[in-house]
Amino acid sequence: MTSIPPRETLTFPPGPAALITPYLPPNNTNTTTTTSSSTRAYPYVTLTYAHSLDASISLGPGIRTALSGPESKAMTHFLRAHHDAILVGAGTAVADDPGLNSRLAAAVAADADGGGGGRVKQPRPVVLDPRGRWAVHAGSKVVELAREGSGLGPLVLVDTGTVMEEGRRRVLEAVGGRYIALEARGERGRFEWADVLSVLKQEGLGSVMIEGGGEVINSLLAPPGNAFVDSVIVTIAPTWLGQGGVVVSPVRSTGVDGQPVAPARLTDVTWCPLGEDVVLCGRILR
Ligand SMILES: NC(=O)c1ccc[n+]([C@@H]2O[C@H](COP(=O)([O-])OP(=O)(O)OC[C@H]3O[C@@H](n4cnc5c(N)ncnc54)[C@H](O)[C@@H]3O)[C@@H](O)[C@H]2O)c1
Ligand SMILES: Nc1nc(=O)c(N)c(NC[C@H](O)[C@H](O)[C@H](O)COP(=O)(O)O)[nH]1
Repeated sequence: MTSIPPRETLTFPPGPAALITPYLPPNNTNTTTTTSSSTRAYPYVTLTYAHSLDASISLGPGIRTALSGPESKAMTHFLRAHHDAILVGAGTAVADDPGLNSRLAAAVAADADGGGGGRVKQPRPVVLDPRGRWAVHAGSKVVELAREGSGLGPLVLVDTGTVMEEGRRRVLEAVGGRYIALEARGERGRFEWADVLSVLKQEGLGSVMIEGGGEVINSLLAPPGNAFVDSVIVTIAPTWLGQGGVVVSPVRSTGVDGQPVAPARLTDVTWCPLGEDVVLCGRILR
């Protein structure tokens, strides 16, 4: 029998955790003892990502780029452990081969004891992949982690008209994930956010942490997507990535007077230095 090497575990100190906690889903919907989010029409949505001083989240489309330092990386895993689901677009799944689990020590401990006792559990990975671009296979990191019990099998949302290969379907189902067909009735063959969030709600997921990438983030920072966002947590890394990066810059709309309207502004803001990074938490001003 092959033994699985121990994975890195992370800890997030109580001081910064106390600053971030007000922006988490109410009563931490991802514990085994609460049902607080059951009356909401949609899951609680936390939009979170890391960007450079020139607002890039990666050096270019398809290039995995580490921006977070160790302290803010631990914060990301703290966030993951406090949400029911973690969502990325197909571009991120293809570029990063992400694990989409929490390596927070408490989440790892919960895996080991079956997640009992009201402690945090692993988030359910969700990938938006209307055209079936993500060639998930047995060696995909998220699948490996689910197989070894360090994460959950992903739900992959595909357009109703997309026929998925049987091999990929089996890979997902073997680890408790699956394809979910959803009509991509938005512009350019995209899902409407209301539809995506309704599916997650039907799956019993009361909160979702949305990590990216560029297209997903930009569509959630401008109307109509921003109406679904409950909190925003941005890690700002002290570096510039230069021209050609994947930039966070949502589209502007035009007001009735023909003048440009800024897409969004944060309110109820907290700044939290973490190592060499700074983390900005806020809520979209309505
Ligand atoms: N720094 C960070 O925090 C961070 C986080 C995530 C990704 N990234 C980086 O971002 C880059 C990828 O960004 P991107 O913009 O190419 O990819 P993305 O992850 O936003 O994926 C875009 C794809 O996702 C799907 N998609 C997105 N919104 C959808 C919707 N509403 N309905 C249906 N499908 C939808 C489509 O297939 C689309 O082509 C990579 O380089 C990755 O490393 C960085
Ligand atoms: N917070 C954050 N800091 C970064 O520097 C960075 N590159 C990402 N990127 C988010 C994106 O969702 C990645 O795909 C996952 O971070 C992959 O990492 P995992 O294998 O899941 O740990 N996120």
